[in-house]
Amino acid sequence: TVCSSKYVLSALHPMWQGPLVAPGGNRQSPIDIQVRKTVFDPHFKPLSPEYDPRTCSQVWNNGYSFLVEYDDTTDKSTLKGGPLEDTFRLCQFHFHWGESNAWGSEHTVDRRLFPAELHLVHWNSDKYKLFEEAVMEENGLAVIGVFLKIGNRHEGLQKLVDVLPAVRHKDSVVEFTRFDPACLLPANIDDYWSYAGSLTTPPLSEAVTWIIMKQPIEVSHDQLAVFRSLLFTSAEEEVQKSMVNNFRVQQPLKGRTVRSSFT
Ligand SMILES: NCCOCCOCCNC(=O)c1ccc(S(N)(=O)=O)cc1
Ligand SMILES: [Zn+2]
Repeated sequence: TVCSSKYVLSALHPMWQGPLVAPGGNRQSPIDIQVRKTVFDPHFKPLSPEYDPRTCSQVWNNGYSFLVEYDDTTDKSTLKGGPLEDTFRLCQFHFHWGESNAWGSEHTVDRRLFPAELHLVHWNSDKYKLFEEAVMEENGLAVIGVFLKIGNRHEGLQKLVDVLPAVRHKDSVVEFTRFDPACLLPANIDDYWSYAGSLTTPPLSEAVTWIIMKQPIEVSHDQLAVFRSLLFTSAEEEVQKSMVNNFRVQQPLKGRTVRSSFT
């Protein structure tokens, strides 16, 4: 069948189901950040992530990425400041990556692609009681995006890389504790871009204040190769599919302004 333009299935998304552009969506993610069109916002406060490594609980393969989950039943691991008015609670982080180092990130900077992108997902615990509630509201979520580039081995990431073989298949879980996600943030967290967007996987909820770090972190080629050893498929399925290219195609800006914390 001939797909209508709105629902063109990119070859890079064999696993993608559902619309690539949410019908009626005017604040979809990811986007290209055109630096010369960003607007400096002098009112941004310093970003203050305060993460307690003891809230780290497990790693699981959800068939799209691997998620490092945090206990979000209390305000022990939070994000405040920057563009945010409220306190946001960390619930999980995950990555998106390509089959080669030439692509993999969801956001781009002046069309520059990175081999991977980290997302630290938080929800507004001042206004809502549960993530599931917050995900339905336009001020419900805050996601920090950090680009990954190939370079030196990332010693903090290695602890996570070492357990990935235990979650090779979809729906596999492994206990994972005492991991401080702050070690995955770049040295400089004062320079970032922020815009109003959405989840980049279903339900594509337009609930996200995105905070994209200007400075990437470095990981080694071998560390990223372990990401690519994961599978989209569960242990029972006959045909195993490598978990690669788990990024969404970029979405129209629809008049949105991307603000910057720096000039
Ligand atoms: N499935 C219908 C009800 O959905 C309830 C909430 O959906 C939770 C599942 N999705 C997520 O939590 C979720 C979180 C972050 C991102 S991303 N890649 O935008 O950071 C994408 C998805
Ligand atoms: Zn993501």
